[in-house]
Amino acid sequence: MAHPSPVLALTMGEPAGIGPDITLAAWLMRESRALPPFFVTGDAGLLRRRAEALGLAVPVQECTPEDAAALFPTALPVVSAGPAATAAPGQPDTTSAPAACAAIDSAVALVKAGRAAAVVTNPISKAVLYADGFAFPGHTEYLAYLAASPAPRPVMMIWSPDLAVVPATIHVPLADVPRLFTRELLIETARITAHDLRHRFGIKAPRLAICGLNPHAGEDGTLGREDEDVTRPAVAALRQAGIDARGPLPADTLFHAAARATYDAAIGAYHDQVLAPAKALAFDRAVNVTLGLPFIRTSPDHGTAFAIAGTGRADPSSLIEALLLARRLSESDAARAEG
Ligand SMILES: NC(=O)C1=CN([C@@H]2O[C@H](COP(=O)(O)OP(=O)(O)OC[C@H]3O[C@@H](n4cnc5c(N)ncnc54)[C@H](O)[C@@H]3O)[C@@H](O)[C@H]2O)C=CC1
Ligand SMILES: NCC(=O)COP(=O)(O)O
Repeated sequence: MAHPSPVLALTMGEPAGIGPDITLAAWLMRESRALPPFFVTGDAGLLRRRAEALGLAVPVQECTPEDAAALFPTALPVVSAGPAATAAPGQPDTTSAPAACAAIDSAVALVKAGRAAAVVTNPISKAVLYADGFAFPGHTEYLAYLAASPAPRPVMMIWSPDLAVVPATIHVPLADVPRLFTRELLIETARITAHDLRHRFGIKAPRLAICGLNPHAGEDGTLGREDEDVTRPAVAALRQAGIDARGPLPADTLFHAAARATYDAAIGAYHDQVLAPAKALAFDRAVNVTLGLPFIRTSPDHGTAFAIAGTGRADPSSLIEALLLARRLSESDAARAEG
């Protein structure tokens, strides 16, 4: 990969959602929050219409990635990603799917080419994309597909200074979790998490807390066998490999302040087991980071919030944290690459 540019590539996201609103709001806070320069991949027309609807004085200007950093202080730079996005705020429309996908494709291609430092994604509507035949559960899996062939295993982490959590299974039906929750999956997820916490987040010896799948971590196998047959041997293998992992730990008592102080990331069996506490604690500050990719990807922790799109009520805080974290992690990658 060429030496990366310091500018971040921010995808437009779902056109009918709050992505455009929070992007405009974040740009307006670029000085007060000392934001790194970023450009949007997508449709400049969508951002101009949303700025007008919201009464925001944001000049939106199309440019090349190379011109974006110089433009950023005076205008919101947009690198056109092809298809126009016509959906109105709060009214999702499956015709938006190609534009939303093109924005992701473009951001990834530019980062892989060294023309942007990291990918930051605005929320997409999974339903809109699925209706158009999108074959991936979400960004996390799609980004892994775009990253390399064969695709690396992507790991979802929701990170805030208060709590970092990782679901081992991600976007799967709850009924499938016991079948998909295997030793191999847990070990690989934990290895990738430990690796990225060490190398990207600068934590020398990451401490991982591994949740049990069952209530009370299975109560010695009497409340479900998975924690004896999957979690416990996976933790033993991780410890053998020199990773500071503990578990299976009961998930219900793992998220109070004293427990949180004992680990750097909690790995859970499934999405809601660990994302619910993370969002309860820090909905406006948490950032979704994809680990295991050859490039940095961050995102706000929330979704499209259709009900408030175009109303001016969308809070840009999580996007701002995603932009700040993308800069921090990409600087750490760049420093490591320079040796
Ligand atoms: N990274 C991504 O692309 C993500 C996409 N989604 C997608 O978003 C869609 C909607 O998902 P929901 O479960 O309804 O979650 P959501 O996060 O969009 O909304 C949940 C609640 O939080 C509020 N909210 C969300 N973000 C906010 C903000 N920045 N400021 C103020 N209030 C905010 C909403 O108004 C709603 O009351 C789904 O299609 C889902 O798949 C959800 C999470 C992440
Ligand atoms: N709940 C988090 C989420 O759905 C984010 O998914 P992704 O689109 O970032 O893979």
